[in-house]
Amino acid sequence: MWAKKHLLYTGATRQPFILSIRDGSVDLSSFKRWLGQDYVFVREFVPFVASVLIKASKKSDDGNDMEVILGGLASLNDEIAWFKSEASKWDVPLSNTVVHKANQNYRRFLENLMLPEVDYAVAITAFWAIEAVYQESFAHCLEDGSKTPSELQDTCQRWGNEGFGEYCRSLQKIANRCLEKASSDVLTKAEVTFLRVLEHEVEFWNMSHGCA
Ligand SMILES: Cc1ncc(CNC=O)c(N)n1
Repeated sequence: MWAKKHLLYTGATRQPFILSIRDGSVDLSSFKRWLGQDYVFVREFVPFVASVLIKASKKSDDGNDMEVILGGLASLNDEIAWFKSEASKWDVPLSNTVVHKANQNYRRFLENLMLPEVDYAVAITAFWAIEAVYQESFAHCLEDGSKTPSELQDTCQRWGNEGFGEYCRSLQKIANRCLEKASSDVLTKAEVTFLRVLEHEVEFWNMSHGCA
């Protein structure tokens, strides 16, 4: 299981689309496709994060969880504004976007995780994994030796910056604390959910990169 997780995690954070940004060979039409689709995704991600906040307010025994999740929601507010300005810069129309299959599947997955019967430990694990994949992927494009085009630096900074890394570590701590106390049934569900997140992230990158 660990080997599979590791393999998938590397697959999700070192996917060809990300590697093409890092080595400067990225096809700008792929980038634009990603931008339009990710805006749609993020608008669905907000209610998911709100559902995690509700679970935290009911289940969490640690006063700090709410602040961390609320901080995530606040930064999504900035992020939506950023998507709008970035899209106008790149001439990507945001209304009437045809939502790709991979995006639809991912959104359906999030909708299921919003259900009240989904355990807080499972939901927060998914939340952490979703954020961590972006953090690790884009931070990779900012490392020494990367040849990320200057016009994509801002995108990579958005998720690859140190503050976002710190936020992901806070989410990881919350998830770990919940999983330590979880029943084996919940633990299994959290593991499966984690793997599903990685699969959806890979499919999302593939959709951006390919011509599907
Ligand atoms: C497909 C996907 N996964 C994760 C993120 C990062 N979270 C919020 O922005 C994202 N924007 N898009």
